Amino acid sequence: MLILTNHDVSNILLNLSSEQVRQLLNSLGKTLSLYSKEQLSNEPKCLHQPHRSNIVTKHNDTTLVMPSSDTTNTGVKIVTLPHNGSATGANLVIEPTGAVVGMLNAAEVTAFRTALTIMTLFARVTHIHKKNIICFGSGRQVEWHIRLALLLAPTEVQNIVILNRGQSRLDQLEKDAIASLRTRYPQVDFRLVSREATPDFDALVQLNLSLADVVFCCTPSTEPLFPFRDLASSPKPRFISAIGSYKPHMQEIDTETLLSGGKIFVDSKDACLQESGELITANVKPDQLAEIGEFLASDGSPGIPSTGNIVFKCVGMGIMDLVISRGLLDIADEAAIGQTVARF
Ligand SMILES: NC(=O)C1=CN([C@@H]2O[C@H](COP(=O)(O)OP(=O)(O)OC[C@H]3O[C@@H](n4cnc5c(N)ncnc54)[C@H](OP(=O)(O)O)[C@@H]3O)[C@@H](O)[C@H]2O)C=CC1
Repeated sequence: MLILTNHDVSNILLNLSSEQVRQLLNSLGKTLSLYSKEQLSNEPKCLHQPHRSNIVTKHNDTTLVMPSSDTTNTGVKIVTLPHNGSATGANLVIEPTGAVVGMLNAAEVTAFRTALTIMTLFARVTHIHKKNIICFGSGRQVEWHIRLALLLAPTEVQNIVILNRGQSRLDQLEKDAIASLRTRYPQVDFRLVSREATPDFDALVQLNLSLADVVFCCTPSTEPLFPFRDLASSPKPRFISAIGSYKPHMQEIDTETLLSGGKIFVDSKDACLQESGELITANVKPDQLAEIGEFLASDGSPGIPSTGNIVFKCVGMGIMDLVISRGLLDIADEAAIGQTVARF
């Protein structure tokens, strides 16, 4: 069995070829389709989703325990979401026999699999330009949204604006990731702007939202990051995703933005109706939602409007960690990355 540290996982993820990313995207899409198919069927369910246990730790952080299975691989993710900082924990993958395939540090996998889930739709939306991207946040999630958008739409993206409350995390992001992306994608203009260091921040947000084709929201905000009127002042079809708010009291986009497309795309209807502050605030009903797995299974246009905004809300499921963890363990095995230990 293989043990992958966070360093090993980052090493693999940062060196993925476009082809490998597309393979992982396909595997993720197939698994999400399987999940959605099961939700619609009356047959007994084999995928144990989107169940999760929330444990409040003695430091008042949340530890999530997320079991999942695609019936070939079974896994469990145990991860703590600290008040400040990225998710930390481990993903375990076992075979149908019970043999352990491996264990991975979950931090980077979590950010990657969430961004990749957003990309399952981003990559298929053709009526929306991808020239101007605006991101809210400055953590691992933002970094992976940007990396994957550039990998999947390298000739379309021209401007990326990253907006954050504080300056220090932006400085870190510039140093850790954006500096090398500037060299790798010289045609792309990257701007990192914080509220803390920018006196006219709100005006700048307004201007960039009016230009934006794509809006990635990646913060645990408890109130909308921008008002819908900032988008409405310059109407055009946009791709808007929100992955940061994962509890009922959290909200990254307001109700008007949420409802500004046709149906709202979600990773899981059940999970989003229970957990997404945006959906709960807007009192959204199941028939206003389109599950991404249903759309991907149809492999084409049904369910996707050819005009207007595409809004995608994702709260995350263990099945995403499982399929990506298995894929990464296979890549690691082939590339002799990680530590092999005897199965117990
Ligand atoms: N949907 C899913 O499947 C998953 C979602 N998540 C969630 O995604 C979000 C981003 O994750 P990650 O990048 O790892 O997180 P980080 O903690 O690394 O980054 C969070 C970012 O959000 C900003 N932020 C924090 N609070 C607020 C607020 N109240 N208003 C506006 N901005 C705020 C922080 O700004 P500053 O630098 O100023 O502090 C920081 O830039 C988190 O909420 C996380 O829980 C995580 C895993 C999976």
